[in-house]
Amino acid sequence: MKVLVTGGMGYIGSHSCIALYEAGITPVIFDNLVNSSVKVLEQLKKITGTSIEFIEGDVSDAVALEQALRQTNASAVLHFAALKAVGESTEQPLRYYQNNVAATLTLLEAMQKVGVNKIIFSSSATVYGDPQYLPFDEQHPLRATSPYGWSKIMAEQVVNDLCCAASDFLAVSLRYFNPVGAHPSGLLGESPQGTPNNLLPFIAQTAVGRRPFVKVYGSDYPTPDGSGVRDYLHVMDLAKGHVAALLHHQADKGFHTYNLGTGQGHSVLEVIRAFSVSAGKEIPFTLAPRRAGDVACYYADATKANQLLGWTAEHSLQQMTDDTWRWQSNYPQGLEYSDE
Ligand SMILES: NC(=O)c1ccc[n+]([C@@H]2O[C@H](COP(=O)([O-])OP(=O)(O)OC[C@H]3O[C@@H](n4cnc5c(N)ncnc54)[C@H](O)[C@@H]3O)[C@@H](O)[C@H]2O)c1
Ligand SMILES: O=c1ccn([C@@H]2O[C@H](COP(=O)(O)OP(=O)(O)O[C@H]3O[C@H](CO)[C@H](O)[C@H](O)[C@H]3O)[C@@H](O)[C@H]2O)c(=O)[nH]1
Repeated sequence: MKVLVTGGMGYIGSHSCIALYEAGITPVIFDNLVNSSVKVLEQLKKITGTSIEFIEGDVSDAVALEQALRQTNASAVLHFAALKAVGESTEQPLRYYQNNVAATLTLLEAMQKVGVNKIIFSSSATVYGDPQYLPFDEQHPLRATSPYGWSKIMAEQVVNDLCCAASDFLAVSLRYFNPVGAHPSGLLGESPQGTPNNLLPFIAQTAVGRRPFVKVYGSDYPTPDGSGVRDYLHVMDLAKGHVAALLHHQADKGFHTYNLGTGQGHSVLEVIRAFSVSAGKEIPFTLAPRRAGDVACYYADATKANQLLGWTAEHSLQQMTDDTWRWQSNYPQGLEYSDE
């Protein structure tokens, strides 16, 4: 089986290419490199021992997409390509809707034209907004708190509507909780451009000496230690969730949603402690005011994925921080600036 992986050079897409390859599925990457480096390909080759095919292109480009789908004879698309910075999305909403919603329409049209009728879509727990109850299950009402979040809700709706209209179309929307960690080889991980927005890359860059300290956003939340709680899951577990979704949904049609998380929450202070153990040093941090738009706590009910896909997140928080540290200490500046 061959699949087209949009955004396959990015953090989650590249790790998913490894899981696909290991499952005997051939990934072909389609990416415009807006938030990734071509060096990812060399790392993928070192890990898998094979050259993964790469097509440089933009998901907004219908012609390039149709050509890629025809040329590769893909039987499904894993659609990771998106912009993902929540804060930036509030400043540039149109860019986010264009890239995350309009480009998804272009992709779906190209798939229909070429006769590819299966998509695995990268969604996010951010679609649930402020918790009305916890843990979040897939029935929790959807309400985003940023244009990024709305772009995921809108794209899910578009895909859902297409499944209602086209009886031969299959879509699986995977709602990721907080993906962290790196490939255990230490050869591939997350290398954000500029100042990281997310907690783990910030801690990792602090541990490696690129930043003086971590700001803990909020110490007065109604959580056991006052800092925010999230459901962190290892990126390789997440990657395997895509394989499970692809293999489970073969002959059926329609729109399916799954939460991918561990079902367990960890606080910011717990994550910093686990990272200190991994790095064998104290991580300097300071308590800071709450970050605008953050909620105190959320975590997944992943029962549906456990039962229907046979998928469970297997890595502990300590494994997540160990793997992040291995990657960050091998490549302190990320791949972009490495000479290897
Ligand atoms: N990382 C997270 O915390 C998280 C959480 C929930 C959901 N997601 C979703 O998972 C997906 C992957 O996220 P990631 O963390 O790997 O992000 P990433 O930025 O590392 O990867 C996205 C990739 O898509 C590419 N891309 C973006 N727009 C494109 C376009 N128009 N055409 C072609 N390529 C394009 C980028 O160059 C990049 O390689 C995204 O859809 C994101 O919204 C991420
Ligand atoms: O420097 C930092 C960065 C983050 N945090 C805290 O760490 C926790 C996690 O924050 P992240 O920014 O890593 O992740 P979020 O939960 O805010 O959001 C992430 O996960 C969501 C899915 O659950 C969405 O996909 C979203 O796009 C993605 O950024 C929060 O309590 C946050 O306040 C800090 O204390 N200091």
